[in-house]
Amino acid sequence: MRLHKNLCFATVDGLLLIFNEGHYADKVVQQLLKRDKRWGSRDRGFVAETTYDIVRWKRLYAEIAEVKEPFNRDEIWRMFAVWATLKGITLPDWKYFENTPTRKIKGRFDELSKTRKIKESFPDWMDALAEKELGEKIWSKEATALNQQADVVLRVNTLKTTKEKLKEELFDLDIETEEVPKHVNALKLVERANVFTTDMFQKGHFEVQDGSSQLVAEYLEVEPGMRVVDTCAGAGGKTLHLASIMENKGQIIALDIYANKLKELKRRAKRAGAHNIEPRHIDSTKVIKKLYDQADRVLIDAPCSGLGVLRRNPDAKWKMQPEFIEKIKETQAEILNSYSRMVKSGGKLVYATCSILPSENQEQVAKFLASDNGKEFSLVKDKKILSHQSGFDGFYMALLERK
Ligand SMILES: C[S@@+](CC[C@H](N)C(=O)[O-])C[C@H]1O[C@@H](n2cnc3c(N)ncnc32)[C@H](O)[C@@H]1O
Repeated sequence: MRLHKNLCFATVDGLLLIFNEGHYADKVVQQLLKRDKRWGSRDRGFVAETTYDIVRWKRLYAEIAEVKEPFNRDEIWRMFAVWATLKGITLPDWKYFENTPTRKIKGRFDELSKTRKIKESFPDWMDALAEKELGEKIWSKEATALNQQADVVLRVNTLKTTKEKLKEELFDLDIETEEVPKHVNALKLVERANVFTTDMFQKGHFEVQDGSSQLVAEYLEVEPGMRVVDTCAGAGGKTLHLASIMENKGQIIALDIYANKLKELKRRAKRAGAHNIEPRHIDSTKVIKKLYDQADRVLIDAPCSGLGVLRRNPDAKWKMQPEFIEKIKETQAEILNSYSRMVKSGGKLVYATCSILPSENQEQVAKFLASDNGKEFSLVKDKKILSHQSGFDGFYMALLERK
């Protein structure tokens, strides 16, 4: 691989914003990709992937380069040189790479790789917490998996097309996909491609949604005609899936505390041809209480640490604080306690997170089941998905039934 100056400059500019100014990596990459219209898909891929790689392995690269935060531009170039050296890329004779100690970099990599939290680049607290909750063996494998680049997975919108038809249409655009065992409506891209510009996306024939996330709506056992409440609907990833399983029949009430997310949900629902979704902004507890005992099915896709989705959101490793996880666990418990009351007698509830921590998952459910409101429920089944076992995001889902 040959390095191109303008692409490397863009990457370094982006990293300065992410590391020093606290900007979100996905937003920064989005902006960077608009920088030069002449860039082709390879150039864009280089900027995006290199930026994400250096964010992912910030700790390791910084220790090898012997630089400390806040990084100045020269120090980011040193980390860049470490990235390139470890990738086996020959460094060009630019001034930024003068005196790069290639052999020392390799030696330090071997030495530092003996310590997991440095090798896999996790903050001390996060590594210790995950090890405590998952055990050393599992966490070591999961930490490696969470540093891999995630595949692009599509969810076929069966309100508009079929998996076979979409596969063919994408193939005609040179986008090859493959089916995913046990994921009924999923197609995985064989090679990365920008699918958002395709006609099929604009017409709502598919959404980009990870394989694990696609299992959540199915877990709720919804049927056409039911009354379903999606209590933490956000921009509607799972809501749209519920609508397609329900064939647009029945009612889905989509709740969230952020009105702007529901606005985005409305836009996506229109594109997907999902007509049975009613977004309701939670602006007071009345919105919740009105729904008590009303729903056949309730989905709680709870706010969480997001430790299962670090593959696509690596800067969360550096932005998150342990206090946030403690606080979010309190919110999860409150939400479970209150929103479970929307389930009718005989109805079902799914509690899901994109976390791998038992304390946000099975332990929350166990605590709920032992509480006053929880005593009315029984656990039907649950599923713990780890990235190193599934190849998809880390997720948890539990199906409960109200007696
Ligand atoms: C995991 S995200 C939801 C993702 C969404 N279901 C999807 O599939 O695209 C959790 C959502 O919960 C919302 N949220 C946070 N606190 C909440 C609360 N107390 N009640 C309802 N929603 C809440 C957040 O705004 C966020 O959109």
